Amino acid sequence: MVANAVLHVADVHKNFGGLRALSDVDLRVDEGETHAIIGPNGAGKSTLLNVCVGRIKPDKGHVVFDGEVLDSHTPYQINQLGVSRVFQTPEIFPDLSLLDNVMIPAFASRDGAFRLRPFRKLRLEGDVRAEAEKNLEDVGLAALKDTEAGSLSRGDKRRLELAMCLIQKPKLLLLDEPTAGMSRHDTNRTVDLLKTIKQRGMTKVIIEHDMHVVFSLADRISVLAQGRIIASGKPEEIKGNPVVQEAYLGGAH
Ligand SMILES: Nc1ncnc2c1ncn2[C@@H]1O[C@H](COP(=O)(O)OP(=O)(O)OP(=O)(O)O)[C@@H](O)[C@H]1O
Repeated sequence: MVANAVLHVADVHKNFGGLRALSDVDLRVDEGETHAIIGPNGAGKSTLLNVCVGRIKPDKGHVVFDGEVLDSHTPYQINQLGVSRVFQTPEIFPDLSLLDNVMIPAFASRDGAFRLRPFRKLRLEGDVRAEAEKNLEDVGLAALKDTEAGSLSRGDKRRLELAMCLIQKPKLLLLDEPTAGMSRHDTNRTVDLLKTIKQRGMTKVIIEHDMHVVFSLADRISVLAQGRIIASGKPEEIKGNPVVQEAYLGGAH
């Protein structure tokens, strides 16, 4: 393992029945890096993120986070180690306000688990509330803090989920298509926000179909096709790689 790799996916294989979803996948993500995973539909990108957060256990290979092998860790334990994920379909509490949605993971990080009674007691604590408000402001949702989360647009739900991740101050943030369903205006705002997070030194892995987003944010890009990483490198190397153009862009660009 490379010394400064925050995340090392080491020779991971995953089959679903007869379907090979991941094969020989080896990926290193260095501290502070923004690493984009791109590839056609069904290439295995979400499966790879699910393996990283412990939702799917690989048939072979390992995931190493911050020097710790995650073979037997639960998703909750991996989250407690400092890995947060923004899902393709936002996982929020639809009946609660935006502010409560962001405060819950803050308490979970601080107290080790979410328990309703302490939450009620602690909700009056100004520090967590102020931090939650700051995080909502960062993602552009401060004006809606008392609104029920279920009533938000799809794009706003994704930004809310991002705030729920950021308040945990993760060492590694995994983003599964963070701008899907957003207008160009909201996409640009999210890109700006992710650039700010990058300046704070947070390590990120981002799955994204929008190449404008990928090339705006990524330090390195890995290309998945049919469960294999077919290329990995800096954005300018990936852009000009004929194998990538053939497999991913169908040779069209
Ligand atoms: N739980 C599962 N059971 C069976 N097959 C699955 C499962 N999850 C994913 N697959 C299959 O594994 C392959 C990889 O899927 P995955 O969702 O990881 O691809 P992806 O690159 O994220 O695609 P997309 O860009 O469309 O989201 C696909 O053929 C998919 O149908």
